[in-house]
Amino acid sequence: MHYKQALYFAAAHHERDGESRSCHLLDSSQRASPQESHIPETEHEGERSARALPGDPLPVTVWAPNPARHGIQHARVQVRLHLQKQPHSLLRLRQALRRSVFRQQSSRRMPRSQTRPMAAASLPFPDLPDASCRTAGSCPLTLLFTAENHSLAETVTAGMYGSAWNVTDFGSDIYAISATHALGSDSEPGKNDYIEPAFSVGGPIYYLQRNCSDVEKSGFYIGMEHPCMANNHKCNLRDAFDTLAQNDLMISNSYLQFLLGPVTKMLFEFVKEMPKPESSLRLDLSSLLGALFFTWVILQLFPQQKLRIMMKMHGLGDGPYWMISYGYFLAISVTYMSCFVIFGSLLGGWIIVMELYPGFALYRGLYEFGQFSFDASLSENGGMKWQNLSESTNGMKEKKTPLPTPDTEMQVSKVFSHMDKRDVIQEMEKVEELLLEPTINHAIVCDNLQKVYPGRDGNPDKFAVRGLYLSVPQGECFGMLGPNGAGKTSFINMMIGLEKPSSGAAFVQGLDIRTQMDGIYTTMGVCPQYDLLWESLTGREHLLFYGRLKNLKDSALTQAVEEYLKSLNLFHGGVADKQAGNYSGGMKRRLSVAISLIGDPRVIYMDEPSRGLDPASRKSLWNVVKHAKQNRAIILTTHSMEEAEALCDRLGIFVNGSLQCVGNPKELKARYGGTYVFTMTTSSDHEKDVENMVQRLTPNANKIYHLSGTQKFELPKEDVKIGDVFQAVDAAKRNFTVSAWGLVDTTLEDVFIKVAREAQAFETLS
Ligand SMILES: Nc1ncnc2c1ncn2[C@@H]1O[C@H](COP(=O)(O)OP(=O)(O)OP(=O)(O)O)[C@@H](O)[C@H]1O
Repeated sequence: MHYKQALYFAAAHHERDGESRSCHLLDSSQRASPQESHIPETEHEGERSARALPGDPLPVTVWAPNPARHGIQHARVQVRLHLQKQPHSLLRLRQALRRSVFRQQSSRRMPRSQTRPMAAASLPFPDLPDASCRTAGSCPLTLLFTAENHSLAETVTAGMYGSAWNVTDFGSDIYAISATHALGSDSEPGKNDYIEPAFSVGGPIYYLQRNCSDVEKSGFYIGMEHPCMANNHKCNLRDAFDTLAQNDLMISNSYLQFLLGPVTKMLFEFVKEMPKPESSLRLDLSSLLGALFFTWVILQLFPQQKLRIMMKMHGLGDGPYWMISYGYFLAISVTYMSCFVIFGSLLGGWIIVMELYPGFALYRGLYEFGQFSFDASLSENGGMKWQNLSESTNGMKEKKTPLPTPDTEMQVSKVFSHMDKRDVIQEMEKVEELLLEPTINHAIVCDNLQKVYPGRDGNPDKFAVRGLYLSVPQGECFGMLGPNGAGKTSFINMMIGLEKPSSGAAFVQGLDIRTQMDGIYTTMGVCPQYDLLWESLTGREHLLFYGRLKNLKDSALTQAVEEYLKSLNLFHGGVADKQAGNYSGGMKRRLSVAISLIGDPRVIYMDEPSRGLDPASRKSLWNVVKHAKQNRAIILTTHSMEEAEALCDRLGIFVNGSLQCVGNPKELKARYGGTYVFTMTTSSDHEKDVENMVQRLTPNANKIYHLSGTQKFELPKEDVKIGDVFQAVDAAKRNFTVSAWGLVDTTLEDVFIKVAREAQAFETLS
């Protein structure tokens, strides 16, 4: 059943001879005629009866007293709702009735007499007073009710007011009850604060109407007479708004939506973009939670969109961003407002479906927020006030916990652990020198940079980056290696402005990342760990967009776009003009790399740029990076040792947030390798023979691997000569069958594993 047909449960409290009673209205479907209705003597009885209707298709039962029998002298209208089965209807109905009835009770919300109805040619009420009533303050009070069910209107009126009421049928649209016996104001000034009975012509009029469709069906009810009525029932939102503003009654939700729609949508998008908060400032207002809940759900369901930061990183200023965003969301807002009104008018119930759209749900939340304050205004407590915000009791504000600073003792122990790392200490000294005498040659200088994530759910704080000293000159590609969770991405995120450092500083081209990020963005290119692309834009459009942000124009722009499309294998076969949403993972990665390079940034960060690339694509990517690093500083993280060796001039191995070693790949291999790796595969019976052979070569050999006949040994370089190894293998071959053997110099991978293991072992011990 349509919710509007299920509608109203109204109780008119009335006072007679000092005795308080209730009268109720009964829906026509629940009673044969007004005369047969049960008339509960008390409000309590009425409610009980309403609950006692088993299987009631209408969740509401409405009773009406016979005013003749009950002799209503003084009444205050109160509306009660029992629409548990249809919460949405309930909301709308409550809204309608509250505005139409409750507000009439409040002296603050009483319509001023200048805005009450008076006789007009277009109005079908001959008993309305003329215009002079407005100055005399004697115009009747008017209430509008919305309903679609014709018979309901008749029942309500007949049941409540008996034959004393005239029901005027305005075609199929409006039902008007012209009152001689009516609830409402009398004409005496000063007595208008409460609704009182007026047994005279010119008393108030109650309408049951379903028109004013664009107002009503957009979900907003007007609680009193407004120009729709004087305009042959043809309403428009503008009129309604004017009336509302004039009557000082309420701020229309529609108004709010219209003005705030783009802002709330922007807010919504902004929240999506925000990194999850580290400190806990919580708003616990129940009504606001409704709105924020949806946002939270979205945050959980979808990965964080950091496109704004991405655009910022490529030079988009805040002003243009907000202007464009406002314009964009205004257009969206207007569109869906229109849909809301149109759909609402045509298919009332579809509004529930439309509320699945976040914007609507948000407005709904805002509406509830409004209701909260409205409820508060009806009760004695004044609702939430600004001064309550800082009170701890109301839960609006929780003490903002300062970001923990790293334990000093721990830092000291880390510093000591660095003492045996010559290269790391040298790097620290270089940074200190550079800070004393800054030079633009060094594009990146990190000074004791730290990142600490506060512990959650009882977990300790996470020290992702602990006191990093690093300097990267122009023209250098610095490779950041490290096991998973070492802190590489946290470091990059600080450098590109996604995260704030917990302490320490870093300078990019002399600009401080803590305060001058806007300046840094203009000279920076970023290939983030996860591709941040617009699914609906093509590769070419992405590059054109970011190229423009980097101030490339005309032929320089198209030339740069073509160049990067070609060099990253995104040009041929129409790939450049395919939407990025249809790209494979590798193509997206290549596009991200191209975006980071376009516009000639001086400093580039690449977080695992070759992740997911096939060997051929990786090779072409390497060529591009090699070419790009001239005159630029590049910081690159990778898990591929091959890539690190191919691209990086220097490498740093990062473990548990600390730099364990720095140097070029050869140096690192020489320093941390110092061994050959000898491998031999025989049958299992001869494993012992192989061991003995290796022992004869050097007693300092170290077995590092053993699996079904295959053994691997580290041989210190200073103990063995390569020729001796060959001779020993030849001798062994004469004694038993050797399936395979090999002697290799230490690889970068060996260095990496060794350094990481040692650092982790040290961490465990300390
Ligand atoms: N937002 C965060 N809140 C809390 N802890 C975090 C957060 N981001 C990262 N961490 C933690 O910080 C540590 C470093 O993470 P990070 O992502 O920087 O490592 P990584 O070296 O980039 O790892 P990978 O190679 O897997 O990408 C990890 O232990 C991680 O769990």
